[in-house]
Amino acid sequence: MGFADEQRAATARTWDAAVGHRFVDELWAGRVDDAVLARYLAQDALFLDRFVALLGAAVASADRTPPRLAIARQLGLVAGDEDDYFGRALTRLGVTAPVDPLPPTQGFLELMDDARRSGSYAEVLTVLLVAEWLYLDWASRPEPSPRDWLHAEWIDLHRGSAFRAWVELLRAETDRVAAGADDATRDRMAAMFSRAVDLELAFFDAAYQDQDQDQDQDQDQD
Ligand SMILES: Cc1ncc(C[n+]2csc(CCO)c2C)c(N)n1
Repeated sequence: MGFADEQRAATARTWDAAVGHRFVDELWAGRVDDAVLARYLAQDALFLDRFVALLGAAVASADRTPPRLAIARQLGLVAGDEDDYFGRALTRLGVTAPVDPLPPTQGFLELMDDARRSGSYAEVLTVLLVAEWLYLDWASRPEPSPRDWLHAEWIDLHRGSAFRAWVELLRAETDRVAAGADDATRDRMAAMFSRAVDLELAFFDAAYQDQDQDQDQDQDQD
């Protein structure tokens, strides 16, 4: 088993909880509440900005030309199609002003900053891999698409042969780099992998936490 599959197995409980999250069920059923989707997408817009920066770090730190070019092409796609969906979705949901990051978003921003500042291709790849692979996983259910473009397009952005090939590239690169890395680097990669999986689950949870109510009632209960 390669490094990526090992880490996927080591984090299986949290990974599966994220992939099977209520948000994913409701998205597939076309029944996610507009307020929940608005909260999620407003946070994801913050996430996406830093993700593009992280892709830039991968372009800069890749140790071979073919993956550097593949990552650069993906960077262009994310800056195009995905940004277009965000614009239309946030407009329809009435989200106009930028929001402050909730704790899981803040955690992700810090994780992406840590990986980017390390300048280590191994660490950058690991964070990219989790973010893309976990999304491919939940978006590849063999179920009919929801009817509303707001839900269907968010699924379609994370599935299909091109997206699968991109995740395969990240996985192959992660396995290759881990195989040639020293133990300390591999340990840092494993720590980043599990931190990222925890944050993916928390990110979905946060979409269901109404901040106004939380402030009155249950600050920091967990
Ligand atoms: C919290 C969170 N984690 C992962 C992704 C997935 N993702 C981030 S950018 C991108 C575009 C394709 O490269 C994809 C699929 C997300 N959107 N939000």
